[in-house]
Amino acid sequence: MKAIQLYYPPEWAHCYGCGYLNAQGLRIETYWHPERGESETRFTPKPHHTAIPGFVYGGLLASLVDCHSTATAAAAKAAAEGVSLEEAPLRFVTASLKVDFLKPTPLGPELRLVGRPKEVKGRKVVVETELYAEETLTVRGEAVLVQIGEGFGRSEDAPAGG
Ligand SMILES: CCCCCCCC(=O)SCCNC(=O)CCNC(=O)[C@H](O)C(C)(C)COP(=O)(O)OP(=O)(O)OC[C@H]1O[C@@H](n2cnc3c(N)ncnc32)[C@H](O)[C@@H]1OP(=O)(O)O
Repeated sequence: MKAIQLYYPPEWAHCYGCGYLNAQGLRIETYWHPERGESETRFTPKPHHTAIPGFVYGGLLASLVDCHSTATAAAAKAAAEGVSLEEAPLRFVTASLKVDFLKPTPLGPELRLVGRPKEVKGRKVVVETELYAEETLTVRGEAVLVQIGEGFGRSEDAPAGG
């Protein structure tokens, strides 16, 4: 199975969280399971992702939820339209991100994120995500993702170098 992020065209593959062209990024890989209508990402934080000793920094967890959600949105939209990501490389950005830290997340075990599309409507997809450390649910997220098109962010009004 090919990760959703690997379908992104190169110009949309520099994201710190999920871009395969960002050598210093997290480069997460998300897989879509059509039979369950769910996505899954696995990631093992490194020792420098510490919040307080023994626990994962919340900003990293938010980043995982963020980029897991954009990929889930692409897969959910493709599924809703009956197209494959191969023929339609869809890309979403985050309009809104809410993260609830339910319990401290232990540093060490592999983390597992499970995403479920809650709404697919026009260019907008709403995704709910649960993050587990081993079998313990520690983080819950909800994101609103909006589909972008060619030339996103390239406007005469945009600040240079952004
Ligand atoms: C290039 C690849 C990068 C990949 C990065 C992956 C993850 C990221 O970190 S993204 C970076 C952070 N995000 C950004 O920088 C996005 C900045 N924001 C924008 O560019 C715009 O506000 C954008 C594109 C999200 C939405 O603008 P626009 O295209 O005008 O959408 P618009 O037509 O207003 O709204 C579309 C739908 O989304 C909804 N929506 C838009 N913003 C929000 C919001 N903040 N909260 C809730 N819903 C929203 C609208 O209500 C609308 O829904 P509906 O169709 O039901 O009425």
